[in-house]
Amino acid sequence: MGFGSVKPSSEMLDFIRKSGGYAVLDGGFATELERYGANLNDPLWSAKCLIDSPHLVKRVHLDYLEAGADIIITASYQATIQGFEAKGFTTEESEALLLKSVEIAREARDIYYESVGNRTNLRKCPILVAASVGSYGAYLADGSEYNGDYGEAVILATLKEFHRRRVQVLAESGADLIAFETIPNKLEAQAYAELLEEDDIKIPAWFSFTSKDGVNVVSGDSILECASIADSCEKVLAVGINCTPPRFIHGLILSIQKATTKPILIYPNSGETYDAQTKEWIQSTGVSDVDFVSYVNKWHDAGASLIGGCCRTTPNTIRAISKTLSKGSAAQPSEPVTSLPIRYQLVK
Ligand code: MET
Ligand SMILES: [Zn+2]
Repeated sequence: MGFGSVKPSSEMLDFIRKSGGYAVLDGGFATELERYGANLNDPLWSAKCLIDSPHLVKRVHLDYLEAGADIIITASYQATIQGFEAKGFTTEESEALLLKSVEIAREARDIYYESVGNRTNLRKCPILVAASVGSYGAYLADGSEYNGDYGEAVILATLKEFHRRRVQVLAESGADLIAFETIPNKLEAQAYAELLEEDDIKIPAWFSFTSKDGVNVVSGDSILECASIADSCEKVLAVGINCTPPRFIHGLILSIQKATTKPILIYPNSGETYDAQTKEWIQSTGVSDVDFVSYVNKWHDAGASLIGGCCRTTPNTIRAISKTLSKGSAAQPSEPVTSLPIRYQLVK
C-alpha cells in the first residue's frame, strides 16, 4: 500500500480511524533494558545494546507488543554514526548498526504476529515500526536534550549535517516511519523538516517535542512555533510531546492544536526528573502507573490519538493504557485489518 499523492497525515488519520480512534505506542525502552540488567552508563545509552545485547532489544520490543503496543520505536534513539565511530567502528559498521535497530524491531514484530497466529485477524490495525532519531543533545550525552542549549556555534547547517546520513540510512531501513523524539528546540525541528524535504526521504515522520514547564519546549522556544514547523512539513504525519511529566500534557495538547490539525501524539515520562550529572532519575517526584493511566482518557478526549509512555514507564503502563483506552473509547474498529504491516511509501 503506497501513499500515492495522499498526505502522510491523512494516511495516519486513516490508520487511527481503523484502530478505533487511537493507537497505542510503546513505553520507556532504556528503562526496560535496564530492568533486564543492561548497563547503559555509556555515551551510546540504549544503543549500546545493539552492539552487546541485541537479544535484550528484541525481548523489550516483544514485551511492549505483548502489552498492546500498536507502534514500536527502535533502539536507535542515541545510535549515531558519529557516536559509533567514536567507539572505533567504521562508517559502514556504524550504518549497519543503525539498520540492525530496525531489523530487530521488525523481527520482534514477525515473532509477535506468529505467536498470535490466527488471532492476527483480530488486530485492529497493523503494527508499525518507528525508527527513533534522538536529538543532537542526546548524542552529546550531557543532558542538553533537556535544555536545548547547544551554544551559538551550533547553527541550522551543523544540525542538518549531523543528522543527514543517519536519517537517510533509517529511511531506507524498512521502518514504516521516522520518530524524531525529544526535540528540544525550534532549530532542530527546522533541521529535520529541511532534511526530510531536501533529501527526498521516502518514509514519513513524526515530530515529538519535550517540555519541562507545560508552556514551551525545554529550550524556551514556543511550542506553537515548534508545532507550526511540523505542520508546514508535508512529510510529518503527527506532532506531539514525549519525555515530559504527565501533569503538563493536557495543556500542551491544547497548545499544539492551535498550530496544527495533524494527529497528536503524546508519550510522557513517569514524571520523575533526570539528573544529567549523576545520570539518574530522581524517583520521588514521579506518578504511579495508576495515576498515569487516570489521565489517559482525558488526553484522548482533548485530542491526542497516539498515546504511550517514555522514560520510566514500563510494559505495565502500556498494558494499562491499552486497557483504559479500549474501555473509554466508544468507537469500534470500522474494518478489520488483516494484512501485514504497510510500508509507507511517499511518492513525490
Ligand atoms: N524511545 C526512547 C526510549 O524510550 C526515548 C528516550 S527519551 C530520553 O528510550
Ligand atoms: Zn524519555
